Amino acid sequence: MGTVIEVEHLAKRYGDVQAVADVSFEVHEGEILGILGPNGAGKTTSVECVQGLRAPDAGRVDVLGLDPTVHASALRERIGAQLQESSLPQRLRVGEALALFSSFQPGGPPWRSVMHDWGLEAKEKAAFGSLSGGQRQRLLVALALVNDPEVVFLDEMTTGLDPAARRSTWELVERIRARGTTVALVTHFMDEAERLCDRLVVVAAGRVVATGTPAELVAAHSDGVTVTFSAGGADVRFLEGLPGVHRVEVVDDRVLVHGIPAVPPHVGKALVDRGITPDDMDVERPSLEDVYLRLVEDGRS
Ligand SMILES: Nc1ncnc2c1ncn2[C@@H]1O[C@H](COP(=O)(O)OP(=O)(O)OP(=O)(O)O)[C@@H](O)[C@H]1O
Repeated sequence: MGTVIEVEHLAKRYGDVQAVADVSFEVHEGEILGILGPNGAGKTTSVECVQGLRAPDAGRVDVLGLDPTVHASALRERIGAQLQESSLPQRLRVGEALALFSSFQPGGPPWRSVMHDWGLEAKEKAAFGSLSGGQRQRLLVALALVNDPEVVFLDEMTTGLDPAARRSTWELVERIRARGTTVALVTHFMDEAERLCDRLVVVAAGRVVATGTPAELVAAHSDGVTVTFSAGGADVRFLEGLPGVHRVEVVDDRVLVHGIPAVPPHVGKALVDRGITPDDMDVERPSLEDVYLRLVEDGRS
């Protein structure tokens, strides 16, 4: 799989604010890369540098083999970017917006087919301001795709949407990837990152603090799992000797076995072998959110 975006040691300052201190990441062809980080971490600034909308102070950016600081207009023909809602006039009609955007960016599919693809035909004559949140998102995604881009940048696209509209927006993103378009997605939502993204880059205070698939991040940056059960007063100290067990605690007759992710089957077998068969065994695994919060906290200090 090729690399479509390479960012190396990107830095960008606005006056006294070091918005991006040292950001490096890659985006592979055909993947959905999620960029996560708290408010002010430097995500938007990084993505704007990648798109050629801002000039970095330092570092190297390569997008589809082009340097965005030199080839911004050539790049614009090959990438798509989701606009902010506030950038469209409320009275602009859906059909007008699509016709206008595709006239600026010739070479893509006919705008009516984009309108059809994204289920906006019934709204062709509707003003942007009259659309629901989900319909607006759909239009903004469609507008980002009128030039049939190879890479599309989406920024906080589900903020303020109801659960059903969020899910249908996720389906839109999956459809974009299914067409072969690479997606770079800035998000604050862990469920969105987990559900949609092949890989994640976590940014805190202008630096990348972790990169990997959601599962890799959880495995690499957590203490592992905790197996809990009631032992009815049985002596369970033998569990301390099992492979991968870090610690065994008994709290109010409830046993807590902390260890690596592969510990639960060993605990189950060892208990059964000794005739202990608790019927309330649970395994608690840290969530992506737990790991993210820890990474971001460490990244700030
Ligand atoms: N045009 C600008 N002029 C001055 N400072 C800016 C400008 N744009 C961003 N900043 C500052 O740079 C830092 C990084 O902002 P940026 O928007 O890149 O972060 P972000 O991670 O996208 O945040 P959010 O999640 O809140 O959108 C912040 O401290 C912000 O106030």
